[in-house]
Amino acid sequence: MKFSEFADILSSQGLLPADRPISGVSSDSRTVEAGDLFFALAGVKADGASFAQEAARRGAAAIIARPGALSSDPGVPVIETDDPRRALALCAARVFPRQPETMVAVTGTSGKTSVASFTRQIWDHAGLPAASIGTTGVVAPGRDEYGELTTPDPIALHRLLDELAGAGVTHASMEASSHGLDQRRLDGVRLAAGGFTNLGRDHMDYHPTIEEYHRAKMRLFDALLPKGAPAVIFADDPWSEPTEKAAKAAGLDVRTVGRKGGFLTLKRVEHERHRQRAEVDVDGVIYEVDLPLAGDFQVANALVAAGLAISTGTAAETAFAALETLKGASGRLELVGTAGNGAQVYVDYAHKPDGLENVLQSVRPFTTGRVIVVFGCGGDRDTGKRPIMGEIAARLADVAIVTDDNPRSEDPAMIRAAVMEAASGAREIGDRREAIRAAVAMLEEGDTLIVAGKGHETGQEIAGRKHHFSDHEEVRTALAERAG
Ligand SMILES: CC(=O)N[C@H]1[C@@H](OP(=O)(O)OP(=O)(O)OC[C@H]2O[C@@H](n3ccc(=O)[nH]c3=O)[C@H](O)[C@@H]2O)O[C@H](CO)[C@@H](O)[C@@H]1O[C@H](C)C(=O)N[C@@H](C)C(=O)N[C@H](CCC(=O)O)C(=O)O
Repeated sequence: MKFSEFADILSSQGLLPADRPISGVSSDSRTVEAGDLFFALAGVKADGASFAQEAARRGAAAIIARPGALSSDPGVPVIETDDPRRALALCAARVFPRQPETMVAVTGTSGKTSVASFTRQIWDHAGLPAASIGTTGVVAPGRDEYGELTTPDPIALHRLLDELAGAGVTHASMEASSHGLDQRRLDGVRLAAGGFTNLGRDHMDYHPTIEEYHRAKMRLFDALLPKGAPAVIFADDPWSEPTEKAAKAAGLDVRTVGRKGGFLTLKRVEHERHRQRAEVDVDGVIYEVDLPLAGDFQVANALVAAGLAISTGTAAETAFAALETLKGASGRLELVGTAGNGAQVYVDYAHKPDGLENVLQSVRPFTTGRVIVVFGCGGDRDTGKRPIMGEIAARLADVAIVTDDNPRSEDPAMIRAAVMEAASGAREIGDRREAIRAAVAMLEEGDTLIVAGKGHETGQEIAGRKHHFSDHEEVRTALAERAG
């Protein structure tokens, strides 16, 4: 006997409110509307179960909660499940049922935003109505909007996918953050393929160990992709082996890309300052690709994007032709200006050890003068990465200026002190605007300045309040002041 049989008997006799109309889903008691299903989620700051009464008062039709989570009877039916977050995402997919026909998601510590953007650009080039969803927001035909999260909350995500499909978008690429995967935000999304870029230290405030961080990322492969779906994995990363293993164990069609890649094999690459020339072997056919992007790491991102597009039906020829027209995602080693003496200033989103290391290493061969970096670390996030980033900047830059990133609720001076501890010889200028000004003012011929950490962002969060702040604007103003 199964529970569903009894549920059928009871609902057919009106003893179970199975025919009760449901108007929507909600996980926030403050915005519950009459007829909503309320999902009581155990969070980092609060437990949604303690808001069940409030949700019921606002008209919730039923509460979905972990077994035993509610301390009192909310007066409406309660459904218990071990995983209310997954239940929320799957029910959101029912409320917002339309999705683009072909969707891919990419995970990894760095490169997700570029891969999602490049995949969309390849589809654009192939004449397909395509969207990308991630850290820099939503980009689709006639739409370019900023978003708060890398992987949106499940209700927002399913509403968005439904809108995009309704507007005729057939292809979508999205970023799968480890938070998003762990919190089931992507559950219910019908993915055709998944990608993996690399793994490095990040979010150690959320994931207890790097192995658990990797495990969270692997949910993309073993919980979200259907068996047999392509898993496009960058093969030259130290974490590619366990990733391939996880993808194989999940029954996926593993397609590796890179020097060690068997699907797209990188035969040769020549790095130039603002372009990368690569030779890629696909089943014995050699494609010459002239990638118009700064940063040697973009070759890996471009290969993962091409792998995803080819694996979901785009011809290799079209994909490689599209790579030659790529535009870098906003704030990814983006050349923002040049001083009168030719010194170049880039803005980059690098806010974690691997990212900072990659960006500093990739400009070194093309810098005849000094590499100068302005950077900081965010508050209320992984504190362990602060000295690590300090050490990287001191080792790889000739001049390191430690400044504020988004201190959030933390004391900015304490964050800087933790970075400075390992950044021997670095200068400390707390005010980010002043730090950028000082760096631009010291530029000599042949220097390269990297303003790292905020990339595309247009706000700085200090003492819990967001102020307008743009590294792009500050760099341009400082260059103009210097020129004037
Ligand atoms: C730390 C974290 O990941 N928090 C996420 C988490 O929130 P939470 O469940 O912990 O929220 P909570 O405040 O503890 O509340 C628990 C529950 O009680 C509910 N509640 C709360 C108060 C109330 O009066 N009534 C009520 O019902 C809340 O709506 C929530 O459902 O689940 C929420 C729903 O999915 C997310 O919006 C929220 O992301 C916050 C905003 C966030 O800043 N997350 C960042 C860290 C994040 O996810 N970043 C990743 C990766 C970025 C990167 O790679 O660098 C991203 O994908 O963006």
